[in-house]
Amino acid sequence: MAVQFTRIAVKIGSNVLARKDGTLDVTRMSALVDQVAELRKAGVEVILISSGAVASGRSEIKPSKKLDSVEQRQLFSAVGQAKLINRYYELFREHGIPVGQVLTTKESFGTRRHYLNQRNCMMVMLENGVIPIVNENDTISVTELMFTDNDELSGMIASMMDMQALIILSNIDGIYNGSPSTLGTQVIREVEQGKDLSDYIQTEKSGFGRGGMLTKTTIARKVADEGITVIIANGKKDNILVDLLQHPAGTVCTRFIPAEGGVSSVKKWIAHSEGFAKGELHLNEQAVKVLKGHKAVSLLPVGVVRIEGEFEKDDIVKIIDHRGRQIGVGRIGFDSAEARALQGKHGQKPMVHYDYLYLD
Ligand SMILES: Nc1ncnc2c1ncn2[C@@H]1O[C@H](COP(=O)(O)OP(=O)(O)O)[C@@H](O)[C@H]1O
Ligand SMILES: N[C@@H](CCC(=O)OP(=O)(O)O)C(=O)O
Repeated sequence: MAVQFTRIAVKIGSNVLARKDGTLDVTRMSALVDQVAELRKAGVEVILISSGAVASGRSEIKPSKKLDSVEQRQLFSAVGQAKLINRYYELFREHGIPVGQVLTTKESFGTRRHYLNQRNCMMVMLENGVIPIVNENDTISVTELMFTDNDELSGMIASMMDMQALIILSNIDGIYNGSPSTLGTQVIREVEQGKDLSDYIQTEKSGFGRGGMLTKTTIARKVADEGITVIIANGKKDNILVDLLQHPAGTVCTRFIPAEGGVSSVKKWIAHSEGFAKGELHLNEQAVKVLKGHKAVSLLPVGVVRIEGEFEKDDIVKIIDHRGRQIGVGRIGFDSAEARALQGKHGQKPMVHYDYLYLD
């Protein structure tokens, strides 16, 4: 079988795996596992990011008293994740393919060391023929440091693992150019770089999903900007994964065209680290102009007019333009006291070196 990609991350949304009544759709799961097995035989390396813990736990347990939303999520995911991974394990075993569970939190992407630990873990799994099945650790990720949803997690994984493509499977054929339920709207087949889709996206979500189409679009754009093809397709359709790789032109989906030329590993980490920023560097107009120009340049202290927050050397900071808009993120070369002492000065070492600067 000739396939378009040989390293892919596949995100399976809650709605693909849950039936209308909230129970786990084992037939669908089994069909997806068969397809992954077929791709593996054709030499494709696969990482799965699978939602469905909360949805599959919900139908399993009837709480003895009324629970708040956090408690519900903790209880259902604790039970549901066990059920989910057990199913995957059994289904993949029929194909002789070992799988491993990776549960993570947003915080685990916060420091470079943790990031590399996770990366190494999944590398060694792949090298040994084990398919990583990733999900957020919903039992402990309950505060503001949660992923927006598993779309965000899948983007971080695809980026971290240098995948060629990220396939986001939902219960819809792709992004429609209007409300999907309105007659006459169609799937947008290709999204070029820089194309704004916000007018098309409705805030509605499907029954069990968390983030909706808006997070899918934001994440897809960011990941495609790093050189990775992103595809949004319908996981409920028979043979969808194999068709996407084998017959890309004839299979309905939304495809985000990737930027040319790769982005370094450390820049990819920085690009997805905005949530961990400890401070802000406010720039003057000239510095913004230079950074946005065609040449690769570092951010020098002379262009910084104000510094917010307390941070250590090597922490992540947001880069803010002269109009107060965020234009990127970077890893700072000084702690906040040193940085404040240097701001506005000529002839100093970069505040953010080009290698550690990611502009939107
Ligand atoms: N323009 C659009 N095109 C397609 N789907 C849209 C659009 N606007 C909103 N949606 C909604 O987004 C849903 C998919 O997102 P989500 O519920 O998060 O699914 P998942 O559980 O697969 O992550 C669709 O079922 C649809 O209701
Ligand atoms: N970690 C959660 C996933 C929630 C989530 O983001 O769902 P989805 O919007 O379907 O990707 C679970 O397994 O239930």
